[in-house]
Amino acid sequence: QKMSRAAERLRLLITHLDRPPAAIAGASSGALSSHSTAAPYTFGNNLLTPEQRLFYEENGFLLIKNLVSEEDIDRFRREFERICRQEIKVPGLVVMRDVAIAKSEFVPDQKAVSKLQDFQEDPELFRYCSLPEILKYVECFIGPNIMAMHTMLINKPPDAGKKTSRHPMHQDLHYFPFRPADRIVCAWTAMEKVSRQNGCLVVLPGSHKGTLQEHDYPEWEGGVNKMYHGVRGYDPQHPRVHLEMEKGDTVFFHPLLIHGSGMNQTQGFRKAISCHYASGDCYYIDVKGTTQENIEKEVKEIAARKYAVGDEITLKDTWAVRGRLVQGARISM
Ligand SMILES: CCCCCCCCCCCCCCCCC(=O)SCCNC(=O)CCNC(=O)[C@H](O)C(C)(C)COP(=O)(O)OP(=O)(O)OC[C@H]1O[C@@H](n2cnc3c(N)ncnc32)[C@H](O)[C@@H]1OP(=O)(O)O
Ligand SMILES: Nc1ncnc2c1ncn2[C@@H]1O[C@H](COP(=O)(O)OP(=O)(O)OP(=O)(O)O)[C@@H](O)[C@H]1O
Ligand SMILES: O=C(O)CCC(=O)C(=O)O
Ligand SMILES: [Fe+2]
Ligand SMILES: [Mg+2]
Repeated sequence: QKMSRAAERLRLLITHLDRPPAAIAGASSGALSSHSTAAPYTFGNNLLTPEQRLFYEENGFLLIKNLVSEEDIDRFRREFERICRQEIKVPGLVVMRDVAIAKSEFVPDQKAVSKLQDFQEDPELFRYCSLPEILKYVECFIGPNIMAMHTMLINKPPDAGKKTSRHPMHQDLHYFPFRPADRIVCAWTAMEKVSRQNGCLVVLPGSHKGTLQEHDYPEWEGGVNKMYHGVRGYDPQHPRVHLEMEKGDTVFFHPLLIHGSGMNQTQGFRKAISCHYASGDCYYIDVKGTTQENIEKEVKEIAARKYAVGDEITLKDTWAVRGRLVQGARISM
């Protein structure tokens, strides 16, 4: 087959990548082998330009401007508002309020929902996870078998004065008992303009090439939200990139990329919608004896309290029930 000009340029670009192939041992899919060893984080399927592909390989994220329509975002926002007004009840949905508000006696019933998690049973919000314009990019990172594993609508509140609206620097893989990491990607779409002022995402470019680090609660004076673990020994001097985005812009990022978000210094609630996707060919791991034991313990405690289930529930079970196939085949997830 004749190599296109773009492919030829990519071949030249990736000659400069010296990284060994990603650890994909144990994975069962033939799809995985279509990755080139020099570009282990992406698939060459002619959607990404060589520059975009190289950018993700080197930095662990890729920002696509204006990907989701205003109309869709306005629909997601209206559905979010219906949920806040408790007009509908969604099975499995976790509604989180900021710790500064949850623990306050003075603002008891404010509709300050800081995050919705697990909206897979809400057809309107879940539409986000099946949008063709999102999936075609997801496929470039994890291949054609696509599971939506984790869904969130983040409504970062105006900071109540204790800096609790911050999200500490972390790697999302800390929460996931499935592998390989390179077959997982997050899509995060700004539902309005996000800036440094209202607490945009902050990323450490290239950190996806490292390994999963130990996570713990950061020692923050004003308190920290439940399950907001941060990388232990985070170095605030490390070069960071602030991802300022417009409504509809979408960033795709690797689950080992170290990222967080700053505090919201405006009076508005900063909104974003996101989904973590994993390949249907991924497999579950037992996190016993790993750095992920601490998060497994917390998730089990919450599951026990919410659903009155016992210790026989594993971290794997809590994910297997949440995952939904959105494209291709569910092989081992
Ligand atoms: C099928 C089983 C599913 C099990 C679901 C478990 C959730 C799994 C989460 C997986 C996370 C994956 C994430 C990957 C990406 C990275 C991240 O997003 S990291 C951040 C993740 N954080 C969370 O997911 C937080 C999840 N939040 C919750 O589970 C709940 O909001 C809650 C904190 C457990 C509180 O819910 P609820 O029990 O309904 O609330 P209350 O009854 O009002 O309060 C009980 C108790 O908790 C205190 N509290 C409330 N909110 C917070 C908070 N934000 N931070 C700290 N503490 C909080 C509240 O004050 C009460 O305490 P008290 O001492 O008993 O008074
Ligand atoms: N000790 C820490 N451990 C882990 N993460 C931290 C720590 N301190 C700050 N962060 C994280 O770093 C990121 C940037 O936060 P921060 O609000 O300090 O700065 P900023 O908003 O980027 O910059 P500025 O406030 O100067 O505009 C956030 O994700 C924040 O949660
Ligand atoms: O602040 C945000 O919107 C992103 C938070 C985040 O990284 C996460 O929930 O995993
Ligand atoms: Fe995250
Ligand atoms: Mg800040």
